[in-house]
Amino acid sequence: MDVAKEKARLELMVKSLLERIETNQRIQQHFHAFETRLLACARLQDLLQLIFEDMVQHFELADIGVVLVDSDYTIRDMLERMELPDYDNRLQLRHSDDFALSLYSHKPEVTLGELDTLASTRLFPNSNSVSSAALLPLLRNQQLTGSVHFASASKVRFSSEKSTDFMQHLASIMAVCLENCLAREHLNFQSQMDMLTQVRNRRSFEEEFAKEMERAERADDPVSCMFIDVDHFKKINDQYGHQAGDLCLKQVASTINEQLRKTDVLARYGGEEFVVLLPKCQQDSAKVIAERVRSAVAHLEVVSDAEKLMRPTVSIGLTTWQSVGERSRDLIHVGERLLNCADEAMYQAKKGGRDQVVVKPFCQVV
Ligand SMILES: Nc1nc2c(ncn2[C@@H]2O[C@H](COP(=O)(O)OP(=O)(O)OP(=O)(O)O)[C@@H](O)[C@H]2O)c(=O)[nH]1
Repeated sequence: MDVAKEKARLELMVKSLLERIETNQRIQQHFHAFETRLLACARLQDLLQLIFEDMVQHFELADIGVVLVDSDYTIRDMLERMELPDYDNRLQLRHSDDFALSLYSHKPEVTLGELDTLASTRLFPNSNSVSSAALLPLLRNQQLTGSVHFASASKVRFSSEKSTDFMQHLASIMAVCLENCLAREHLNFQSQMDMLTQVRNRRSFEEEFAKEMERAERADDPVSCMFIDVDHFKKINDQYGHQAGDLCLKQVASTINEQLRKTDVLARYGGEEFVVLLPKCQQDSAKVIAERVRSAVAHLEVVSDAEKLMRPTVSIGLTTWQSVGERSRDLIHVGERLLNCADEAMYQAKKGGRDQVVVKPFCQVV
């Protein structure tokens, strides 16, 4: 045996192995750096921004796409409520996991390869230069919860013979991060809602109210406020039972909601009392809306489980506050007065015979 030749061959082999180890270490550090950033995200909006904006740069991608399975539409409702951007349709929600499953022919595991035009337009509707892609399944407890897609303009970047270990790890981190952020956001959402009527609860209203008053004062915008109380609700309970009363409250709440804009804030303020905040709404327009709400409820027919017909009506008090350019020294007091004036107007509507709207001018002093 030629010892010198064998030594040279072995040295070459060791050198090549060391180079591979170094390359793998660099790739691992690159993935690890991004995974640390993903794990640090506590809010859904931060996580999505990181995925759709920073990830493309970090991994030098041509595009990125995310499909999430949203069987009960909770993600859709949450994104709508949070008014998050649609990231140019790069985030797709699917009612079932059929679409995500169809991407993985055998079992859901990282898949690399060239993309035909059809698949490319389905996965990356905004990019026309995708040559290869990596499909990363998002799995929790063996269940497919979504799929992440990396696009490259290069044919060889995601060629099928390449190793997928790092991507597999990244996919599992992304699945956990998305699940955590969605669960946290959902919990936060639930804590702001009234369980029976599925409109905001009083605590959440008060937070929104304080924010809106500050915003309106800065912008010199008007704010209108309605107090809405269901008439003779005790009678409804007494006559048809508490469960029928609950059903009535639910339907009154959703009827009120249907008459409002997305930016209006509706909350259940107490038992059978609701409050609505109408930002940037002058008194004249607010009066039209209040009358529309009153009329919609008056036309409502609620049928109880025992097939009894209930026809609820509401009394509405309305007040509008207009900031007059100077900054108020006590915005909390102004807010309290706005609510009190609307409440007083609502009591006048009760006294006046119910099923009516009463408008009361805003007065700062009691
Ligand atoms: N079913 C049901 N009833 C509720 C709920 N919260 C409060 N109530 C009832 O709402 C009724 C409110 O009655 P009152 O405050 O006397 O007012 P009202 O009968 O609506 O009469 P007016 O407001 O004067 O028109 C009470 O009987 C409460 O028990 C609820 O969540 N579900």
